[in-house]
Amino acid sequence: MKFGIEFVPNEPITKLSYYVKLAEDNGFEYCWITDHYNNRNVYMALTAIAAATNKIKIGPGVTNPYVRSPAVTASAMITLDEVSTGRAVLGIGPGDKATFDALGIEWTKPVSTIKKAIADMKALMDGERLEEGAVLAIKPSTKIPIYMGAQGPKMLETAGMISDGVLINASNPKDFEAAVPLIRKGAEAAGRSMDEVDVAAYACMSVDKNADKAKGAASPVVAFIAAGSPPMVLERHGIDQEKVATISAALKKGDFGTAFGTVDDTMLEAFSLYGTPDEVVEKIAALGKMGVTQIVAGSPIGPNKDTSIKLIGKKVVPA
Ligand SMILES: C[C@H](OP(=O)(O)OC[C@@H](O)[C@@H](O)[C@@H](O)Cn1c2nc(=O)[nH]c(=O)c-2cc2ccc(O)cc21)C(=O)N[C@@H](CCC(=O)N[C@@H](CCC(=O)O)C(=O)O)C(=O)O
Repeated sequence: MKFGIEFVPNEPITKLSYYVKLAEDNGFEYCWITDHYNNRNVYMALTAIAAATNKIKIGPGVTNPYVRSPAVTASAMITLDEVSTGRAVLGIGPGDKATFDALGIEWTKPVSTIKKAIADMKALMDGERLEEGAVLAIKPSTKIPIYMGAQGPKMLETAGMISDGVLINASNPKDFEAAVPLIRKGAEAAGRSMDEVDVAAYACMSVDKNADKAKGAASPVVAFIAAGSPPMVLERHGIDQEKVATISAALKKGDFGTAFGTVDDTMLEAFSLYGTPDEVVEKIAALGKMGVTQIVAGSPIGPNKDTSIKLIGKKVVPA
């Protein structure tokens, strides 16, 4: 099992670089930086992180083909490959409607758009010229792996067909029971084997020696995940939809006490990997049985990031 870690660039980049270096020193192999227009710029964050580290693979987790053209993303990735001496990895997904509405960007045909974007980036990084005329003056030192952020069935199948890995926002074996066959279907349709696709559980993780403290830190993130999950996912996990409606309403009003207080154990099991190191090791083993090959420790990581990164490095990664 590979281990990655996710950071949202909503803290000073110096702090982010410190955390990524700490993760590198504790055995994490991948660092994924989220890409939302309202946070710090993902590529500037990654450049600083490249300077602060020397082994961990780094990249956007995930960007999208709407806010930057594939040629601009390819150029940024080749530059990241150079400044990180060959450690760049690309995570790209369809983005979300709310973001594009706020930016006044038309969000059309996400599956076709992602397919074309990835094909164009592969061609550009191979030094080819696109139909539209775009061609790059630079090339990467190595083949840059392209992962897709995906949840929906068509997106998962597409990821199986064309990507080196899939970053799935999920923490529970039931989600992978549904997702892995779709990825496999896409891989087989493209004449590929599943071994060529790194299946990553991009999970809300919260690890602490004290299980209750780990649970307390996970609840706020789980509240947002529950509120944003489609009914099909809530049913899959047997989650009380009345409670989710209460959470959504409370979040809208900014009543975080009610929202976080309404999160129950079913939601926590469904949408997070939380608990003591031993408990989390068991949950990761269950994900491995479902075909997961990378665990990405996503927010909050634990009640105290420093302590939890070290604890995961000592007790979870080597297990
Ligand atoms: C578009 C959407 O795909 P999805 O995979 O479910 O999208 C949900 C998320 O993956 C997507 O919003 C990501 O960008 C969210 N996301 C992030 N989004 C961000 O903006 N920033 C991030 O940093 C970020 C990180 C991230 C990490 C992991 C992860 O899994 C997702 C992440 C969907 O609805 N897909 C459906 C429908 C597809 C569809 O729209 N089909 C159309 C058109 C078909 C065509 O395009 O040809 C149709 O049927 O008409 C499906 O896959 O079946």
